[in-house]
Amino acid sequence: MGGDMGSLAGWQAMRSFRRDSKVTQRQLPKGLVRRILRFGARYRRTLAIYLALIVVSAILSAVSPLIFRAIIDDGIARHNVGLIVWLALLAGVVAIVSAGLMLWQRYISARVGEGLIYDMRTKIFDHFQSMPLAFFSRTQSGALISRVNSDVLNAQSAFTDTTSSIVSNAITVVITLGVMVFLSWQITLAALVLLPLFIIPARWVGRRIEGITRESYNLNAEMTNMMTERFNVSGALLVKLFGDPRGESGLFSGRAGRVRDIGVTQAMYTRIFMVALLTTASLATALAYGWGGIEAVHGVYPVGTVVAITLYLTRLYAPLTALSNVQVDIMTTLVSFDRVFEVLDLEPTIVEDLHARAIPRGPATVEFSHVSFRYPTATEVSLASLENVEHLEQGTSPEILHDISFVIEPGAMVALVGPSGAGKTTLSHLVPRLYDPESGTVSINGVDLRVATKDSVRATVGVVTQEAHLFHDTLRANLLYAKPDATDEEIRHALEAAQIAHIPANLPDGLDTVVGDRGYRLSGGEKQRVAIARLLLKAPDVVVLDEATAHLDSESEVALQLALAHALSDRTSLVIAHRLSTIREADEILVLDSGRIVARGTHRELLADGGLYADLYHTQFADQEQDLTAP
Ligand SMILES: Nc1ncnc2c1ncn2[C@@H]1O[C@H](COP(=O)(O)OP(=O)(O)OP(=O)(O)O)[C@@H](O)[C@H]1O
Repeated sequence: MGGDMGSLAGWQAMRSFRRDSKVTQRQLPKGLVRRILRFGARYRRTLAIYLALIVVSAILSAVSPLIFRAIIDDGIARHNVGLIVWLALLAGVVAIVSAGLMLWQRYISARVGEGLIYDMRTKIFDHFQSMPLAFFSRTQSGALISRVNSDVLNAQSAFTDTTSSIVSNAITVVITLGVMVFLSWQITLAALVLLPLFIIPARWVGRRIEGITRESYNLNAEMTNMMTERFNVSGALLVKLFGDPRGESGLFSGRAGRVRDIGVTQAMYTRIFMVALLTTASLATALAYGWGGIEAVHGVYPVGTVVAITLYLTRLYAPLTALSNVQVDIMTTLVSFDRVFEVLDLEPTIVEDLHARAIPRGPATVEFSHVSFRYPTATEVSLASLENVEHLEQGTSPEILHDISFVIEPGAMVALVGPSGAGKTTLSHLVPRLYDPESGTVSINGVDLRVATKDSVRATVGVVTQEAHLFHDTLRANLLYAKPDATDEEIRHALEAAQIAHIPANLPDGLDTVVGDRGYRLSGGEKQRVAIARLLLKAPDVVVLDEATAHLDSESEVALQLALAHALSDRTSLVIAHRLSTIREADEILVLDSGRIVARGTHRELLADGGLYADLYHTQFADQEQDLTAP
């Protein structure tokens, strides 16, 4: 039992020595500790029980050597068989109670630990969901996922492990040293002299282990990156077309080989550490037996006392070693929590106003009034640690839209045209409030989007993007994403209107076929029509459409146009137009150039005016003229 506790503490010490000691140089925000305590406040009672259990276990494990001492000195030496039996039974009971306490302790620590993980995960997930689109376009998704996964785990394990190991080690050391000094302060002192002999080399080995552990993390991360980049369709294609298989293989085997070598070195260092720990404890035991034995022969100490001291010695070294590195443990915990808190502290820039009101449903007027816009800077929406950079780029971002004003009357269609980079997509993103304007207002039915409820914006505005994204899920689930309570009848109607009523019949499991990137591949045109069906189910009053640029065959083209006609009919719409048929039908065309509206009017008016629109018409749209006039 004592040996088990000793080796457990030995492993804890080992793990602690592997941690990055550089954390101790980190500057941490004020009040972090108080915040962690507040975060864990829900578990205050459970934690109190947990700490009490640790104390009781430590005391119990300190009792058994005293019992053995009594067996030897009072039982064996005085031939008192009855006492021996009683004390042996007592030692057995102590062992069983300790075992029970250990299980109970683990149960509680697991409950607190898993509870903390749950709290932090759900908090971060919800928080990320409330972040604006700008946040996702800046940060790496891998970095976000690792915040939800590994940082949370690190924070939790550092929290429960560190608290329990500090408390139990400190108590063990205090009790053990106390009893040892009481038994013989001379032998205790002599045994402690050996401690620095171990701690100093242990620190040296610890630093080595820390270094190679970090290197192996980096190498593993590089290997993972290399694989994720190559083991997908586009990466694999690039390698097949341009890559040199021998070079690729060499690169990979180089890294894997270094990981292998590091693994061997790491194993040896770890073993050296543990062996040194055990050897020092054994040497101290030998010393205690040697000196204590002589003293016992001379009658200075009873034999039992000498035995008890040596038993205590074995359980002293590992906790002392662990405590010698406690500063790194505490800092690791604080830093992990800091990483969790720093993402929770990111302010969502698009929030619902306290007095937000719903946009009235029904035929909608969309109005842009003197809207200027610039994309948020990195410092406004993101964190350096989420973008894998040391410092976020400073400075302001350029203004992309300048003084944009226009009105779309209920049921009307406004088309946006303009050269690439003019700001069409940016402008269209302001309608569903993916961003807020820098100045001016965007309003629907007279409600400024800044004071509209988020739910009503989501319900009022429907968007069909160029690249329709489908989740890796069934066709039905993808459609229901827009309206979870839609009936089969409604789904059928939507599919019909979107001109894809035939698709489920051609799929192996009908509506329940998994589609999306890894599922059944729909063609680009079909995908966009699924997106239109999704939009039709949602039945928004305002539609924002980014027309596909891809040229479809004439049959799909007709189907798409029919689907769009359904989607747009009687709805107010803003369309980034790439098709001649669309701009011809538009009630008004806005010509955008470098973020300004440079001309507006109908197709005929604008064409007659000449200028940028006429140029665009000749470069982008004129060649579609034959398609349209063709029978
Ligand atoms: N997330 C972003 N952060 C910062 N700048 C951006 C972002 N997205 C676009 N921009 C910039 O805004 C400007 C307008 O881009 P936008 O995509 O709106 O143009 P566009 O007219 O839709 O072009 P295209 O027809 O090529 O899609 C460009 O200069 C672009 O670099």
